[in-house]
Amino acid sequence: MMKLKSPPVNSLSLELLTEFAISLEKLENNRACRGVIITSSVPKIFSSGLDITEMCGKSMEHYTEFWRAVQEIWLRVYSSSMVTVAAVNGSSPAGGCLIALSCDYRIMAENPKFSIGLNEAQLGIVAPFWFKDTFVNVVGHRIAERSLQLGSLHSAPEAHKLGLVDELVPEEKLMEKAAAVMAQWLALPDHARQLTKTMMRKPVVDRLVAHREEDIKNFVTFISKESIQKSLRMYMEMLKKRKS
Ligand SMILES: CC/C=C\CC/C=C/CC(=O)SCCNC(=O)CCNC(=O)[C@H](O)C(C)(C)COP(=O)(O)OP(=O)(O)OC[C@H]1O[C@@H](n2cnc3c(N)ncnc32)[C@H](O)[C@@H]1OP(=O)(O)O
Repeated sequence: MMKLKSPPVNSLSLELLTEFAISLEKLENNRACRGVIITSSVPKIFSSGLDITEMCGKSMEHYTEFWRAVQEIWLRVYSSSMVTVAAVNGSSPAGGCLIALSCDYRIMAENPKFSIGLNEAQLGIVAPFWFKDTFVNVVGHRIAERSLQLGSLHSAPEAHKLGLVDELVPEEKLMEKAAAVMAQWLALPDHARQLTKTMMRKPVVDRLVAHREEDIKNFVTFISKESIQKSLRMYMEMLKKRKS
């Protein structure tokens, strides 16, 4: 089991992304480890997505390093040879949703206050093509298109209805259910499951691998624009105001 633990909201900072990638690599290289449940140890939050402060007022070099780390975590989770189950025990916007979408199976706590989705458009930013591809592969083109354009955050019941999460369970049963799902998936021979997973996901993975540097350049140019920086600052201010 891998528990994200970076209070207050598990925002995916460069540091957390780096630690996450190292932990995944260790598990991946451990032949005895055939599956991983990804969850959070922060109450009510799975992950608040990418750390917005990493994308605000920093240097081009920093944006480059940060985006490479974001790509890396997606590549590692999406193409993991292990069975990956997301036990979504709290809200999971944007990058948090991407982590869950990249797993093989998603179980979410049945709490209508928890939300999940790719809400980038609400921040005035655009989800990159590989976020979009991952989303389309889970919910289909029409639902992904509407949800992405509107930057929708879906409540847990709505997310289940759309197929964004596979199952809803009462909060106290989440880990038990995740373990049961893991056992079900691990009952199959690894090689057949792994080759099937690769067959299904390879085109999307290859697309980023082939355009990785271009994608970084695109991100750095986009995020460095004063208009985008302004949108992000306003969004952070809105988060702080909402609190007070
Ligand atoms: C070409 C491609 C270009 C661009 C692509 C870039 C892709 C980006 C994908 C992303 O992931 S962007 C991040 C999107 N994330 C969000 O929109 C989530 C924002 N946060 C929230 O909605 C809420 O914080 C929450 C529902 C996760 C939790 O709510 P609550 O428990 O009420 O906590 P607070 O709102 O009070 O937050 C506590 C604290 O944490 C700060 N914070 C929250 N989220 C982030 C974040 N993603 N990055 C950095 N910091 C975050 C928040 O401002 C509070 O800070 P204080 O200093 O006021 O304590």
